[in-house]
Amino acid sequence: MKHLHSGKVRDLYELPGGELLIVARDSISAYDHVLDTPIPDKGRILTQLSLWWFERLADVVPNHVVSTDLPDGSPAEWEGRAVVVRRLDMIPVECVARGYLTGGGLKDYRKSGAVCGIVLPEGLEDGSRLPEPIFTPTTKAAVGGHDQPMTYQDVEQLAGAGLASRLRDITMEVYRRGAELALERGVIVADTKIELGLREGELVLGDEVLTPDSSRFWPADDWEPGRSQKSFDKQFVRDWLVSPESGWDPASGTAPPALPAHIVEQTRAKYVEAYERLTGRSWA
Ligand SMILES: N#Cc1c(N)ncnc1-c1cnn(Cc2cccc(F)c2)c1
Repeated sequence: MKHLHSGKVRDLYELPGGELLIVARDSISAYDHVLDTPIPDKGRILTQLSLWWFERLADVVPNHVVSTDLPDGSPAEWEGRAVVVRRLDMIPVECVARGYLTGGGLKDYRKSGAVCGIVLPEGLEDGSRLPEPIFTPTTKAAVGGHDQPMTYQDVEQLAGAGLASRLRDITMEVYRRGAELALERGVIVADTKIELGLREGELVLGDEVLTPDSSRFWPADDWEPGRSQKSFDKQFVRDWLVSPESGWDPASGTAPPALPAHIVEQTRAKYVEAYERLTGRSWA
């Protein structure tokens, strides 16, 4: 099969029949670096979690999944972390919904009191829950660049008013359903990013959905506005990388060091925990 694109933690291939194959790697990224040390089973766990969400959201929006059968000629190690998907005409908008304020949205809010043109109440802090979730689309940055915020009017100009409205409605409903279910199971979904494409004039959910890579997952029992929240899955890695033990400085611009085995194991366990809590299924 033909290799089309490599993302930070996933690769995209073209199959002979014209469909695409998304392969999730066991890579993890932190501080804008893809780490050298893989987290065993991360690719499989996040692929299976995304498939579970695609099924649960099928009444909201159709999805691009065709099959999880490995195409002939695929490496056996791809089993469970490769998905055959329909080729869509992807809409060049990162469709983001935020229920909590942090990251780039917080930065924009502190500068202008608004995010993507949406004025927010005063007094919000890092991690504040928003009065209502908001649609905060961004452009798809080029490799190594950062996504730029878009106003809703920008989306209308790019996709037309009708499509823009559908993009927003679908994004907000996917977020609402995901955040509600996750919170019942002790996980805050602070924000999530989905990608939508067109197939025969119909909007179809692409990419991955409601995984810790496409969304910010926070442990609900640790939530405290006014400071940066702990990441459900990446906190052990983040803390170790800035600890004296690692000897690394994020500001140095150098590549981070390899992770010690105990950090890898604790991080793998968090992915298993996220899968089991959300789906109610045992990972074993
Ligand atoms: N999903 C999907 C998809 C589709 N169903 N049809 C056409 N294009 C795409 C598509 C193009 N880029 N990406 C991002 C991406 C995802 C996964 C791995 C990567 F390397 C890069 C998605």
